[in-house]
Amino acid sequence: MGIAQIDYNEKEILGVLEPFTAKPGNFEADEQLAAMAIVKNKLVKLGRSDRECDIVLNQASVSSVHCVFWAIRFDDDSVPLYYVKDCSLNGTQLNGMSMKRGQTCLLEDGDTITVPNVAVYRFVARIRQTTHDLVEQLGFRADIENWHITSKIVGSGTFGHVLVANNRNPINVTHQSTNYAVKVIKIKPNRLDEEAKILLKLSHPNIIRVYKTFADAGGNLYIFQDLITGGDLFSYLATSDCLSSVPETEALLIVYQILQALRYLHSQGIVHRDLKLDNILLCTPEPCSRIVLADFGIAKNLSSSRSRMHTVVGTPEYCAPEVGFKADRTAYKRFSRAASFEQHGYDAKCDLWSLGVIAHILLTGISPFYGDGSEASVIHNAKMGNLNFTSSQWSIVSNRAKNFVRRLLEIDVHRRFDSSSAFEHSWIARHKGQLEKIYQKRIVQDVDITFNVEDIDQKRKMSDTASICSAYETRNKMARVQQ
Ligand SMILES: Nc1ncnc2c1ncn2[C@@H]1O[C@H](COP(=O)(O)OP(=O)(O)OP(=O)(O)O)[C@@H](O)[C@H]1O
Repeated sequence: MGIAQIDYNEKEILGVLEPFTAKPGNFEADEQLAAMAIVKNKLVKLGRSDRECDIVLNQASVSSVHCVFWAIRFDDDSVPLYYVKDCSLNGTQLNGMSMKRGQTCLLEDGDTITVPNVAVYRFVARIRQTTHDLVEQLGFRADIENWHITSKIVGSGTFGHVLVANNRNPINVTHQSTNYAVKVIKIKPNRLDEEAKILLKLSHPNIIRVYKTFADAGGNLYIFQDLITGGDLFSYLATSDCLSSVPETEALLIVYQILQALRYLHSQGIVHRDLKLDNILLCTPEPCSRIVLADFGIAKNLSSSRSRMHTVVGTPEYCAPEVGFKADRTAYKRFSRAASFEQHGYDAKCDLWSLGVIAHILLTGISPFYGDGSEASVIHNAKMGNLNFTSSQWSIVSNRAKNFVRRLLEIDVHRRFDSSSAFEHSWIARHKGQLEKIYQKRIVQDVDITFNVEDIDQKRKMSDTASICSAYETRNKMARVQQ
């Protein structure tokens, strides 16, 4: 059977959809139709519309876009995660079981996807998981109450691994069950984990939703959360050797959602402090997707402490100058609380600077203070605050967007927008009506479709905060590194 998208290099193909013919009680490969390749960063759409779809099924019961497929690969060494999302009126089945309308499910090698009474496809994974006892190798527990942790890695960071998890108590047994993610980190030696505590009290469409936390005796903290299926913004923008920009309207909708999350967070007294492309997740890798802030590993709850922060944390490329990163690491090591010597600490506006860096990248593909790429030059350039809007990438960007970026990347903290006043800038304010409409229709509804709110509240109530305390007593001495 041939593959329709012959212009793909074989190495780029991560998975294949093979057409099958339904025979009574069986399926048979359909030699008449070509198979369809799934490659990184590209949706494969199946449906009736020949304008929009890669696989066209011209029958009345098929929706214009009926279902979509994609693969997310965290990095070149990792095994991709494959997904199918139902977008239809009449339903899609995965292995004979109906998907909920709008639901996204993980695909496994050999799964069948059925458009009832019309067509059957079989999914073949080109890169497969070889280690099945990864959870054991990492020293994690595979089962925690109703939760089961799989060996599928979603992503990894400095502090831990994120794996796919399942909940064995699906409320609705007639439909495909939902997949979750679990982030496993080592607990800090001298206090309860801030990330878990902060996340458990938050509830917002643009902030990662946590259901349960659990700490084992070995000092592992498990944070069970939604699996966000579209990958992170870094992977979304990454081409082979650089980052690409997105159209201004798409950038506006992403920035608008991040601002919604920041306004909520700051109103709760919480500062993220590590806003960057890698920590912004997409529900689907396409324009207008709901985006979700993740990784609250160095977030700070100001309501439980003083209103200013002094610890130098974050990622230099996205970090506001007042946070106090030192270009000279030796000097920084000797005066690790440099910010408090140099200035008077910093506040929630550090998140707005990071948003400025993100907006700059979204609009141009360029990181504003990157310089020669060394940490020293990034820190130096940010402290100078020199912005260059003359490069060719800016030529197609509106003056309003440029001015918005300038007002976020403002060295003088008093003049920099906060998370409420940024909404009043004309780049956002003049599209307020449309943005709000799209936000309600696509973003807020997406949360309602994907999750059963009562189910969520139930699980949150059961969250095992007590277990965090017990593990705190028995913790080992592995510290989470703070800059
Ligand atoms: N809930 C989730 N759903 C899908 N992907 C996720 C989820 N949480 C994290 N990821 C992926 O895993 C990666 C690492 O997760 P995370 O940033 O939380 O770990 P970390 O150890 O705190 O990372 P860092 O080194 O950036 O501090 C993210 O960049 C993202 O791609």
